[in-house]
Amino acid sequence: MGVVEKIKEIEDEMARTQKNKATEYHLGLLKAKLARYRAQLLEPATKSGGPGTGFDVQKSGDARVALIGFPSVGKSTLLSKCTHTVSESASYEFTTLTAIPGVIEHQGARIQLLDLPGIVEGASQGRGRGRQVVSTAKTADLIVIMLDATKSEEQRRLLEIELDAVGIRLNKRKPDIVFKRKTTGGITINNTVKLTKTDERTIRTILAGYKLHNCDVMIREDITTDEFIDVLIGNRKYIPCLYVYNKIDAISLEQVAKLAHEDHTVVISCEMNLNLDYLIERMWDDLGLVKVYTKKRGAHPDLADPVCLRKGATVEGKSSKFNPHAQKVGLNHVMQDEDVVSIFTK
Ligand SMILES: Nc1nc2c(ncn2[C@@H]2O[C@H](COP(=O)(O)OP(=O)(O)OP(=O)(O)O)[C@@H](O)[C@H]2O)c(=O)[nH]1
Ligand SMILES: [K+]
Ligand SMILES: [Mg+2]
Repeated sequence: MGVVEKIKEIEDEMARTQKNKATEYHLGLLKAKLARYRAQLLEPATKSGGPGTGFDVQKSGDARVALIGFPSVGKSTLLSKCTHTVSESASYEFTTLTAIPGVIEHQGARIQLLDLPGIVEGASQGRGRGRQVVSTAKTADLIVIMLDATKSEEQRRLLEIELDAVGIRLNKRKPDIVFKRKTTGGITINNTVKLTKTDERTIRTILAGYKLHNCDVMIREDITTDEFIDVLIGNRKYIPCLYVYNKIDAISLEQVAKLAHEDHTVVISCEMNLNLDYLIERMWDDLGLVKVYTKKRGAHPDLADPVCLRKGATVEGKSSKFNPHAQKVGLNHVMQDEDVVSIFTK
């Protein structure tokens, strides 16, 4: 039996199994198995690539944004509107057959926007070009899930399932679990908070499923079984995501208002040029970019030419936050937006 069939079998069994206290650890075991098979499916057998690798487009600029969506939601139209690159758009599905990079210039930052082929349900299992598309999504600093505002709400969940299946976790941070392998001593599990969504028995079952008999586990938040498996497997990607509903020109104002109120969501119309500047602002925010001006000693900073950094970047310099009297800070100073820095060497 191939891996795909095995996965199907486990998924069927999980669907048949009622969720309750008695079946909890059996389901945990099935989940762990499922994750293992999916990993097998996704990591190409040969190092030289195969369907598990993304498109061969060089990363460029300060950050990469990948456009993920079903066919004909308007991904290419968006690229053509926001960048100087033209990507063919048409009313038939699968117009775009490869990755097309464009550059958004905003506040001194160069953001690479990647137009990608549309994906269909089952993309992560290797249907069509889907595997390549979802693998490329893994390389992004921000994923834009583009949706057609005129279509059903279901599309959003289906896309999330495809990305989840390749190990992408959207708008989540890595669960606070410390996991240490040992050679002897058995398994020690400690938690600093009460666990309400999983329990020690389930965790032990999963560890046994991975043939891990000696390790220390420290759990510092109220995790689910899935989150535990994620940390155990270790190659998950935690990527911010913006849900972008396009074609709002074709729905009622009431519907627009409803969509616009959802979390991590922006509503736009590429055709009518509605809200595109706001979308770019939101991308900038979610990428956590900050712009920093550099200046030579005794000179004014060049405000036309900021340097872009990711939030959390540190450098020795002066922070505008401490104005009016600029201050000398250490190398570990976390850069704030609009900081002005000069580097002093001894
Ligand atoms: N009504 C409306 N139509 C739009 C809008 N944006 C794009 N379209 C239309 O939607 C169709 C598909 O646009 P594309 O840009 O080719 O969509 P895509 O997502 O790149 O499609 P694939 O590459 O095939 O996956 C085209 O006929 C566009 O003119 C919009 O804001 N409103
Ligand atoms: K299209
Ligand atoms: Mg396209």
